[in-house]
Amino acid sequence: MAGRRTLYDKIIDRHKVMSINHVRGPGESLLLYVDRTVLNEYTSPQAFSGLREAGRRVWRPETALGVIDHVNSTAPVRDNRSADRGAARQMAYFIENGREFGIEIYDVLHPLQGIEHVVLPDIGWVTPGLVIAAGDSHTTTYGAFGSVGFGIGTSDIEHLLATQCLVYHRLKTMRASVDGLLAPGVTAKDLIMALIRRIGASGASGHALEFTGEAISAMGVEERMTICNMAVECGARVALVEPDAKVCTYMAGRPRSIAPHHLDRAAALWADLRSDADARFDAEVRLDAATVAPMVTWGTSPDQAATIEGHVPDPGSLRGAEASAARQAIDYMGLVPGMALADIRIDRAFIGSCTNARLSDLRDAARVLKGRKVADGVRAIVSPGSSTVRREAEAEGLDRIFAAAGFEWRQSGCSMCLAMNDDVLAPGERCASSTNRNFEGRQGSGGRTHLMSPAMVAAAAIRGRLADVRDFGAVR
Ligand SMILES: CC(C)[C@H](C(=O)O)[C@@H](O)C(=O)O
Ligand code: SF4
Repeated sequence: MAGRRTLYDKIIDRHKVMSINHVRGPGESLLLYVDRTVLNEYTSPQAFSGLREAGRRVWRPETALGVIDHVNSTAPVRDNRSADRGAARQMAYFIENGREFGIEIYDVLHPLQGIEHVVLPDIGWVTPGLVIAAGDSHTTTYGAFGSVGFGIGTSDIEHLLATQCLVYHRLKTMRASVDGLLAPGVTAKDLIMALIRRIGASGASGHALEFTGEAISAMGVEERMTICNMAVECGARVALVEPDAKVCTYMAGRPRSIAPHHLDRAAALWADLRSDADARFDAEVRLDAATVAPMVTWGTSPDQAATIEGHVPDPGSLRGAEASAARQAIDYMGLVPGMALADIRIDRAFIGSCTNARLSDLRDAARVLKGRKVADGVRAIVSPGSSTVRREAEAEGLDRIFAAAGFEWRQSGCSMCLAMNDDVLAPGERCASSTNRNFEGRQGSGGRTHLMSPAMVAAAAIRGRLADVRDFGAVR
């Protein structure tokens, strides 16, 4: 196998303690060593209860980090106690568990708090070639650094904390090759949305999905994070991009990053972190970046999407399961078959989430908003992905641009990405959203979500309906 391995297989091989079923390749069960564990207040409580009941301790507490993100309020003034009672209990239990088991927890008052997948790169704790597991599906984000990240369930979290290892099933591999470059006004979000539409919401199920090609190499690390983050929405369990010099530059100088005097040795270890030229993937897909246009979803699954120049489909022109899914989605979304997407009026605009709330995302949106105003009747909020991002954005005046345009500048957390805190849509409200999931009720019971890039959310907020950011003359 040497000389023909994919990046995914190389990282798994480096972390394999032993084979369990002695099969080679996909289908192999193995004991996997995990370098880092990320915990949140929502999916970790039972894991800690289990450890406590069994009288076990955490094997290497310094390799785990806990971050409060899902249930906390993002109200502009931070207060641990202001959340509703259930949320306050979850947060308090999490902090108590961290104290008892020796794991550092970033609570809402911590200066580095934020959405876990924004925080880890912020603090420089993600380096190439790692295996990172967390109780959250969007752990794939770390693929942007050439690390294998994946989500695990609560009982696996318990096992992992106690042993530092997991029973793991090797995935099949898939490669998405993106030729050429994205056009101005078209972002990484549009690219991943176009891929999801093309291969479907389960198109990469059971696969580790590696992104490669000119468009990916040309991207910054934050754009690659957007792509790897949202790869989950086409079923990928792991996403990867080969690490390059941009990754090293991105990590440099961050609080938990590798010390400068160790970087040379580390870089030597990373030199082999690429798929071999003759590596075989179980599946391949090719995309031409130049043909991608700004995307929006019209339905209740991330693959029910079209370019902004498009229309809500007519289910009559579709077949079988696709037709009935479209009919149901159009009904829930309160749309009319055949209507232009640019005619869809919105009530709310949301910029946030681990997909699109990093500094570069806020800059993209601010470029569109500068000197403009949110349309009458639209309530717009922005929740920076972390407190670090929030401070950095404030240092360059982005908060003032958002506020002058009429956006509420909030604190960080998962916020309106999912309805687990006080940022929710009212029934029937329609939202232009920079998030990653548009399932029924995702942003609040009866709420209607249209996914798009942060710049497209800004454009929609100004227009009061879905809009093409390229008409705003402020695109990169
Ligand atoms: C709450 C958590 C389990 C969930 C996930 O795993 O992704 C959430 O973060 C989401 O985005 O739906
Ligand atoms: S921001 Fe959204 S997608 Fe990301 S972890 Fe939070 S709820 Fe999940």
